[in-house]
Amino acid sequence: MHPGGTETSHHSANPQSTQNAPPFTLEGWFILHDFRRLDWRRWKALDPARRAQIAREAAAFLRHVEAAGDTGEGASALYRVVGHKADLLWLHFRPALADLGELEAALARTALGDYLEPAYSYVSVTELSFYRSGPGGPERDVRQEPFVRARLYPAIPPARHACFYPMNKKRDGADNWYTLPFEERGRLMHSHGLIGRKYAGRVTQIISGSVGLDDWEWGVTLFADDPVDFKRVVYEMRFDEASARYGEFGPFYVGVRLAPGELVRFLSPETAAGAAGAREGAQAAGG
Ligand code: VOV
Repeated sequence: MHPGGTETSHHSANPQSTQNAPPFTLEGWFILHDFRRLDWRRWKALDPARRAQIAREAAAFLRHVEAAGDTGEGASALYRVVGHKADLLWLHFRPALADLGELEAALARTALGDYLEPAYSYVSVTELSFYRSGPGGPERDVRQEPFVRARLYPAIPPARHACFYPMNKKRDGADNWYTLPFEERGRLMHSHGLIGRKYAGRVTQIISGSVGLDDWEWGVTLFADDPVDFKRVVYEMRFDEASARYGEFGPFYVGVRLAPGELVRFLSPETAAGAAGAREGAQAAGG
């Protein structure tokens, strides 16, 4: 539950009666995707005792930011990004934009912060759009309904993997989402939702709006235990008109959740030496 519902309620005007108008939307927590690269060379040059101390402090910082989930004042999680786009993704949901700026600075103030370079960031706000409710529909206190609260003030799913990408709806000649009649956009989003629902229980999505906040129009954050489910859902949606005709996509990031203890192991060069040693041993044993 989010106790401070009203003071952190953002919500848009409802010009739904005219044809080319945005849908009624509700907004909730602000989101920061904070991608960092670790300067491994400088990190490994540190004295091992100092490095271990910094790693422990970083794990305590992670525990501290994750605790927001216990008080209902947001949610945070850390992922190890696979591929060269970044090393770490710090994912934060908070009631105010300023809270996210503070978390960014708090990471910079940790000792680990001296070894983290910015790789990418994305600022957005959780968003729920209403294409199917008639005028006045959403004005009943829909914000209190559990499914709405779960979308606007989401917990971070415990899934092992996360996938993030920003996207736009196209404005290109005949393929212009923003000149489509309201009803047509509603029809397309309904079809989109039907595909998404097939992945219930396997893929959780958090859709956040970023028009006016960042370089793309939406952020898409997906959570799944099986990373192949990211490929399945995104691929299936590519054939659906809302994506096939109107979707434009930014870079994709995929990562594996890191609990505080796993962060300490990730930061330990001894872990890498141990893993390499074990592999060599296994190869030698297996011929
Ligand atoms: C994985 C499951 C899944 C499910 C169940 C789902 C359902 C729904 C519903 C019911 C609705 C409409 C109401 C709302 O909730 O806002 C949406 C809305 C939205 N979606 Fe979605 N989506 C999913 C998943 C899902 C994915 C994988 C993507 C990326 C598209 C792709 O091709 O890569 C996406 C995008 C969006 C966007 C950009 C919006 C906002 C569009 C707008 O114009 O407002 N979405 N979505």
